[in-house]
Formats: sequence, C-alpha cells, structure tokens
Amino acid sequence: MIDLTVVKVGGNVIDDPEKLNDFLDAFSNLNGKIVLVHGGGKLASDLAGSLGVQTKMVDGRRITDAENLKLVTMVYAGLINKNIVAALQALGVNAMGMCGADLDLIRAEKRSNSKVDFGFVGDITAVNTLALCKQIECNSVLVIAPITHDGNGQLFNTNADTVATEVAVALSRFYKVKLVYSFEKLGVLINPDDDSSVMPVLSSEKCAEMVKLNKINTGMLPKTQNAFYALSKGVEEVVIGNFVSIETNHSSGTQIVNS
Ligand SMILES: Nc1ncnc2c1ncn2[C@@H]1O[C@H](COP(=O)(O)OP(=O)(O)O)[C@@H](O)[C@H]1O
Ligand SMILES: CC(=O)N[C@@H](CCC(=O)OP(=O)(O)O)C(=O)O
Repeated sequence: MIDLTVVKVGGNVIDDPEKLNDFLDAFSNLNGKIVLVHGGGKLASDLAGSLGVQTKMVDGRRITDAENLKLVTMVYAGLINKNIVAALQALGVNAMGMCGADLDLIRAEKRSNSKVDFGFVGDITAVNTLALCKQIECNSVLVIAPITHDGNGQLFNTNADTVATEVAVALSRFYKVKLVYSFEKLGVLINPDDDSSVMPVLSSEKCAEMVKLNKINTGMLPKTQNAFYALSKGVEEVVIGNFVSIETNHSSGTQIVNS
C-alpha cells in the first residue's frame, strides 16, 4: 500500500502567524500523499468573545447553539480554511479547501449519546472515501475544515481531531496511513506544567491513569480518545506532537501504542 500522511493542526498554532508559517513551510516540504485537517477553536472563541456570543466547552468540545454554529462555519470553513489554502498555494502546494458538506465528504448526526446537550455538534456517521481518494489521486492536497452535514441541509460543528481521525480511518482501507495530531507542545506531557516532560510513548492504560489524575484534560481528552480509536481501526501509526519539530528537529513526539 502507498503511504499517506494525515496531519491535523490545531487552534493555538493557527492563531499564531509565526507558528502557522513554520507549520505550513514544513507541511509543504512533505513528500508523498498528504491530507490536512485543521481546527481553529481558539480564534472562534476569541471572536465569539468580541461579538458577545457565549462560549462553553465541555470535555474539550464546544456547546454549539445556532449563533455559535454561524460563527464557527464562518471561521472554520471560511476565514481559516481559505487563508491556509492561499498560503499553501503561495508555497507551491495545489491545495483545495473543503468542509464536510463539499462533495458530501463527511456526514454527521446530532451528538445524542451524552448527558449534555451539545446543540449543533455532529458525530460522524460516514466518510465519502471514494471522493477523498479521487482528489488525492489527482494530486490535490485536501485542506478540510471541521464542519460536517447531515445530508438534509443541516451543518454541524465537529471536533477537528475527530474529523482527522475518521478521515485517517477511512483512508486506511486504501493507504498505509500515518496520523499526526500537531499542536503547540512537543507531545503529551507527563506533567502538564513542564513542557520538557514529553512522553515518548503513551498506552491506553497509562492514558486512563493520567485522565484519572487530571494530568490529561481539556483539549487533550478528545485528542487521546481519538488517537487510540484511530490505532484500533487500522491507522498504521499515530503520533501526538509538534509537526515542525518532528520534521525539522527529528523529535518523535508521543507515539500512541496498543496497551
Ligand atoms: N498531558 C498533557 N500534555 C499536553 N497538553 C495537555 C495535557 N493535558 C492537557 N493539555 C492541554 O491540551 C491542549 C491541546 O489541546 P487543544 O487545545 O485542543 O489543541 P489544538 O487546538 O491544537 O488541537 C494543550 O494546549 C494543553 O493545554
Ligand atoms: C465540537 C467542537 O468542539 N468543535 C471544535 C472544532 C474546532 C476544533 O476542534 O479546533 P481545535 O483543533 O483548534 O481545537 C470547536 O468548535 O472548538
């Protein structure tokens, strides 16, 4: 099988022009088949604050009422997605920006298996693998925003780590997939207050222990849940780390391992 890398980049990198430039530079130098999934939660929260729209996160996921859905659609599928595509075009990468509604790429249903009502938050029900593969085989570099749809005209907000995971899982039927959750730190930290305490590997047992001790919390919760799910569903290699350091300083980040 041909190698393919799915890279997810999050809000803290996207919100910092220098970090974003470094990330996109490193991304544009990657060889082979590659897909980019982006978040942008930080910019959405900042903008919500300045517009007087209330933001509430539960377990790393945004409660998305109708006002928040309008805002995140504009921010993720508009501003951030198009800026990333333009920046990649400037670096010679033939990027194509999409959200889950484009080409019926990612379908979702309202998140319901929770005590909390998350509003217009979608859990993914289907990925259009054929459409993804067609674009990849045409050498387009897909840049996917975390907005999904239900096929009946309703858009949903979906955690970007989850979008990257489901895309990676779907593509692993046809490619040998490496999935990198890139964020501002060098990996999962054993001590969240010490940036140098990167764990080279993380097993599910160790992760559960750290969650209990509250050493893995907020945005790292969906990241680790998704990482173990990806590994169990056929993704060849899963890493949580800093893409620029992985590519330029040969840092290994945190490798997700079975048990
Ligand atoms: N053990 C941990 N190691 C590293 N980061 C952690 C840990 N526990 C919680 N975090 C938090 O998780 C955040 C990453 O999640 P998130 O903010 O969703 O990132 P992104 O938006 O880049 O995907 C880090 O910035 C950090 O504050
Ligand atoms: C449902 C849900 O929480 N959606 C996320 C989508 C963006 C995201 O995941 O952005 P980061 O990768 O930067 O965190 C949100 O609105 O924050």
